[in-house]
Formats: sequence, structure tokens, C-alpha cells
Amino acid sequence: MFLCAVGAGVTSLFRTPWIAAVAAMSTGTFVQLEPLNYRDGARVEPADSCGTEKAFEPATGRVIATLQCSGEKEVSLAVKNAKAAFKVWSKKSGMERCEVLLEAARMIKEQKDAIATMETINNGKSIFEARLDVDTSWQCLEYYAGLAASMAGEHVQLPGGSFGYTRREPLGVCVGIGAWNYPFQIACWKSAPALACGNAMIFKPSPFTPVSALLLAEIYTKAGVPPGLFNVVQGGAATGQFLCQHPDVAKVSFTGSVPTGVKIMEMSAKGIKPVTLELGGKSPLIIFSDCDLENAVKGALLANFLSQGQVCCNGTRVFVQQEIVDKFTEEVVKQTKKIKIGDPLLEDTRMGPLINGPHLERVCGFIKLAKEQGATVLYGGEQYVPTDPKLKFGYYMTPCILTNCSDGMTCVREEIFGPVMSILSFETEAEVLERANDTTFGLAAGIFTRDIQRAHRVAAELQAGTCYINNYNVSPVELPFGGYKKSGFGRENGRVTLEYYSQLKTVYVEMGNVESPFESQ
Ligand SMILES: NC(=O)C1=CN([C@@H]2O[C@H](COP(=O)(O)OP(=O)(O)OC[C@H]3O[C@@H](n4cnc5c(N)ncnc54)[C@H](O)[C@@H]3O)[C@@H](O)[C@H]2O)C=CC1
Ligand SMILES: NCCCC(=O)O
Repeated sequence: MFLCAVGAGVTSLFRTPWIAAVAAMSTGTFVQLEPLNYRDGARVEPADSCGTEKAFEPATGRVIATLQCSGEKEVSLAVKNAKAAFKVWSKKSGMERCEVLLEAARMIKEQKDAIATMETINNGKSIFEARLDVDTSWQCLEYYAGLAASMAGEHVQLPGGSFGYTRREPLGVCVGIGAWNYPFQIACWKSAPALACGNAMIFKPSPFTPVSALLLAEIYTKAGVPPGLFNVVQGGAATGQFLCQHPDVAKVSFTGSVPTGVKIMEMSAKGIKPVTLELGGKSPLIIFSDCDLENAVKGALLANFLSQGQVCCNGTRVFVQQEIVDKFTEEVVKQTKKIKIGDPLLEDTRMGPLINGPHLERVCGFIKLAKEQGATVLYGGEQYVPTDPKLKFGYYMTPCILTNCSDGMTCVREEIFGPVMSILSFETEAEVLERANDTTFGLAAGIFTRDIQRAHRVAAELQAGTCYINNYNVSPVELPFGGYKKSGFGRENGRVTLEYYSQLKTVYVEMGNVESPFESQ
């Protein structure tokens, strides 16, 4: 049962009044009262703790929850529970798993507004966007529900009537570690394929955004997953380490920064555990002069300002062909000025606050450095205080457009993870390809052109896990998502992800007698 302070009342997640009350909540009213760990099918306080963390409402700067970071004992209990649930779940047929996942997807859809509201309160993204994230979340569950029953091996005929076959089997207890920018979506993108394959999962959200993974846990339980199959442990780096190092954890799927990704890989290497790493990026968006300009401008805004620019695959290096750079820049500035910043729970807001104060300072620091290095701030890039007094201590800034940028500047080389677009001009296709690929990252890339041959030629040359042609930042669950180079490896979404949450067993069947060099005399 999910309990929270909603105005005067305290009610349950699974009753319609709760959904309506949460969906109607206003900024500055939510306080998390219930335990934030989830184990054996229920919310629990952790058995031990290795410190506390505070979670904020970025719109107001209020503390909404103080977390107990789970210690080694709590992590071991979660693993024990997950192992027990795995025994039951892994024996179910694909169709049986499908049924449960479909029911969970249906419940997410039913509670879309309430879940999106909680996400907006804890993360700061606009309610408009949070609802889209919830859509990509239930779609993910539906998609993997559909694939669950299609998991199959192959039969191979061998000489003398013997044969072999393969079985695609689950891995066991998988750990999901999430970032704070898409808290609910990340929990779904990791757990849906894991559960569809027959695994159990322990999910650790970012300590900045602990709230919405619990809603997912409650939905899974209500939909019929065995208690313990999906557990949530809260905490930061230390809790994450306990999880990665636990000998009974079979796999780690991580979304976060490159430096943390390196640590996760090192820990997993010691236990020979497979890892999926969804890491950062500094993606190029290439706009050729023959593009549809209106679409290219829309694409550039999508590539830079969704979720206040806190998106790993953002196309923040915007390369524009010389002939149209002035016109493009003028139009981008015009459209950016129209973005409504403010209370993220209001229907017409399109940009809420950044995740927290230190991150806002960090993003503003990048802009200051860009100016020192010779870039021009054409628009925005300043801290912003909305007129509503309750938002006075929120972490808002105006979206920023930088020109006069060059490839060596820090704003062009490093991931800022904020609403900062750098515009760079180019002349030829060969030149822009070389510059676009001149990065250690390789998460995504975009191309705007009307020339279909050029579009595919450039996409083939770009060193990136996802290339968007004539759009940006669309994430249909049917398509695999993941990085090249330091942006990580493994994939989320798409059919291929089943391979990252399962292993192949080969069974050889002898139909004749054993032929042996060690004949008995
Ligand atoms: N490729 C992708 O799909 C995405 C990548 N990201 C990247 O994530 C970064 C921002 O997210 P943050 O949460 O700040 O990243 P982060 O790397 O600081 O933290 C990510 C998660 O790892 C945990 N963690 C931190 N240290 C750990 C350790 N030593 N062992 C185990 N777990 C540990 C954190 O508590 C958190 O849950 C950006 O670089 C962004 O590009 C974010 C979203 C999606
Ligand atoms: N929906 C976009 C996912 C990208 C990210 O997690 O940052």
C-alpha cells in the first residue's frame, strides 16, 4: 500500500480516490511518509542503514523524503527474497509471464496521471513530459509481455539421428541501478525485459528520485508477480556497491555517468557478471542546408531542451551548414524564447526546474566557462526565479543557446546535462562527419536533410548507437537503445534486449551408442 500526505487525506494507491487525489496535487504539498524500500511484496524500512540522503521537490527546493540508505544486511535480504521468487517465476511459461506483465501495463495506464504527477514532483520535469514518459513505460511492459512467449531455442539435427537443442534461460537475480532523469521509465525499461525473461530484479533508484519506483513495485505485486520478484532498495554509491558485489547477483544493468559505469564494470568483472551500461553522451545533430528548416528547428529543440536538457542522448553539438546557419539560429532563438518555464505541474509549462541546486550551479558554471573561452550567449543561460512565491527556492534556469563555439571548447566536448545548445557551423559532409565523430562518446546522433542518400550515407558513418534521420529524441520501445564507445554497451528496448537478460543452454542428445577411444578390452 502506498501512503502519502495528500492534502488532508491518506489513502491507498489502488483506490480511485487516491489516483484522483494525487493527479490533482499541486506543487508544494507532497510529503513522503511511507517506507521507501520494497521487499517481499511490501514497503519496508531497511534492516540496516549506511547513512541517509534527502530527496527534494526541485520546483520548490523542499525536502520531501529522507532516505535510509540500505546497508549490506538489507541488500542481502533483498537478494534472498529475489532468489526465492526467481525459483517460482522462472518456472512459469512465457504466456503466464505475459499475462502478469500485461496486467501491470494496464494498471500503469490506468494510473498514468498519478504516476506522472509523482514523477514531476520528485524530478521537476513538466507534467506534459512526465505523462509521455509513463506512456513509454507501459508500452515497454506491453512489448516485453508480447515477447515473453516467443523466447525459444533451436533444434539442430546431428549425424546418426542424434540432435541438439538450445534453451534460452533466465540469468537469475538481476540488479538495476538507475539515474534520476527518467526515474519511472528507467525502472520499467530494465525490469520489463528482465521479468519477461524469467529473472528477478532488485532496483536501486537514484537517491535524488526515490519515489516512483515504489509505485511500479506495488503495481507488479498487484498484477501478480510473486512477492520478492521486484524489490527496491534505496541508497547511493555504497548501497550500489553492495548490490554489484553480492555473489548471488547474476547481472547488473546500469544507467548513469561514465565514471560510475567504470566502477560498475570493475566490480562486475570480479564476479564475471554481465553488465549493461547506459552511460552519458555528447551527441552531434547535423543540419544540412537542404533540410526542412521548420522541422530541423523543432528537432534541435527536442534534442536539447526536453527534461531541462537532462537527457543522456541529447544532441547538444548542433552542426549547421554554413548557408543556413544565420536563418537557423534566428529561428531557434525565436522558438526557444517561447518555452514556458515555471511550475512543472501546470499544464502549459514546458520547462521545469533542474534536479537540484548543485547541478544548477554546475550547468551555470559550464556557461560561464564557455563565455570565458570565447562563446557568445545568444539567449538564456541564467538562473530564473518564477513569480509564484512558492517557487522562489526552486532550481530554474533559462534555456541557453551558445554561438561562436569551436570544437575544442569545454561546452562542446563535455556532457553538461542541462539546457545548453552549442551551435557550430560546417561546410562539407566529409568535414562534419569527422568533427561529429571526434568524441569519446557515441550514444546518439541526428541528421536533418531532404537528400535520402546522404541521410543513410551519413548515418552509416556516424559512430553512435542511435541515429535519428529528420527527427530527434523519439524512443519507441520497439527500437534498441544504447551506446557506442564510452557511452556504454548492451541495449535496452527492442527484441535484442532479451539476449541481455538471458543465457543460452545447449543440450546434446545421443541417439546411438557412445563411441569412445577408451574401449574396454
Ligand atoms: N545512456 C543512458 O541511457 C543514460 C545515461 N545517463 C547518464 O547519467 C548521468 C547522470 O545521472 P546520475 O544519476 O548523476 O549518474 P551517477 O553515475 O552519478 O549515478 C547513477 C546511479 O548510480 C549509483 N551509483 C553511484 N556510484 C555508484 C557506485 N560506486 N556503485 C554503484 N552504484 C553507484 C547512483 O546512486 C545512481 O543510482 C549522465 O552522465 C547521463 O548522461 C542518464 C540517463 C540515461
Ligand atoms: N526517453 C529517453 C531516454 C534517455 C535517457 O534516459 O536519458
